Amino acid sequence: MKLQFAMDTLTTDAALELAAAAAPHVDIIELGTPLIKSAGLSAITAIKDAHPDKIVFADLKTMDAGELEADIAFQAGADLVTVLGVAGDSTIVGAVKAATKHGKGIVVDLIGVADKSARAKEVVALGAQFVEMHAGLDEQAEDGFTFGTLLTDGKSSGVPFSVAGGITVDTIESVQESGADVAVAGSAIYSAPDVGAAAAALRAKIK
Ligand SMILES: O=C(CO)[C@H](O)[C@H](O)COP(=O)(O)O
Repeated sequence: MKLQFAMDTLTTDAALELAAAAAPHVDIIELGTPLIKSAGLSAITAIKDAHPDKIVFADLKTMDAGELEADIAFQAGADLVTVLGVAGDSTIVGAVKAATKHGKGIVVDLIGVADKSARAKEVVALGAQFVEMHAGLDEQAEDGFTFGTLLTDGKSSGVPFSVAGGITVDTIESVQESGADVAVAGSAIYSAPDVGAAAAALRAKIK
C-alpha cells in the first residue's frame, strides 16, 4: 500500500516546506484543493520540480470541463488529477482523454456519492486509474462520523481504491487490511509538531 500526503495548506512556500519534510516517507505528494485554489497551477510545477521522483497528485476535484481542467494540471506537472464521482460520465471521459494524451492518470474522488461501491465500478470502466473512498473535512467534523464504511465500500467495489478521511497512525493498519492501494493522510501529518516524524510513523505501520 502506498502512502499519500495531502497538503491542505495555502501557499507554495508552505507546501514546499511540508513536502521536503515528508517526502522521504511518502510515495505520493498531494496538492490539496485549497492550495491549488489559493496558489494556482504554478504550485504543482514547484512541487514536481522539487520532487521529480515522487507521484504528484493535483486534487482539482473537477466537476465540469474535465478535459480542459485535467489538461492544464498535467501540463503543470501533475501525475494524477482528481475528478468528482458526482460529475457526469462525459466529464470523467474528457479527463481520461487528457490523461491518456499525457501518459498520466485520473483518480475519481467519491466524496458525496451515496453508493460509492457502484459508482467506483462505473468510473473505472470509464478509464479512471483508481477511485478515492473519501469523507471530506466537513463530513469528518459531523457528529458520529466513522470512516469504517469507506473501507467496506472499497472492499466491495472490487476496483483499485484509496481511502481518505482523517486517517491516523491508529487507523492506517485497518486501511491496509481493507485492501486499499493507497492511504491518504493530511492533517495527521501537516498538523503534527514534527512533520517528518509523523510521516515516518505512518509509513512504519504499513507492512
Ligand atoms: O481532500 C481532502 C479534503 O477534501 C483532504 O486532503 C483529505 O481528506 C485528506 O486529509 P485528512 O487526512 O486531513 O482527511
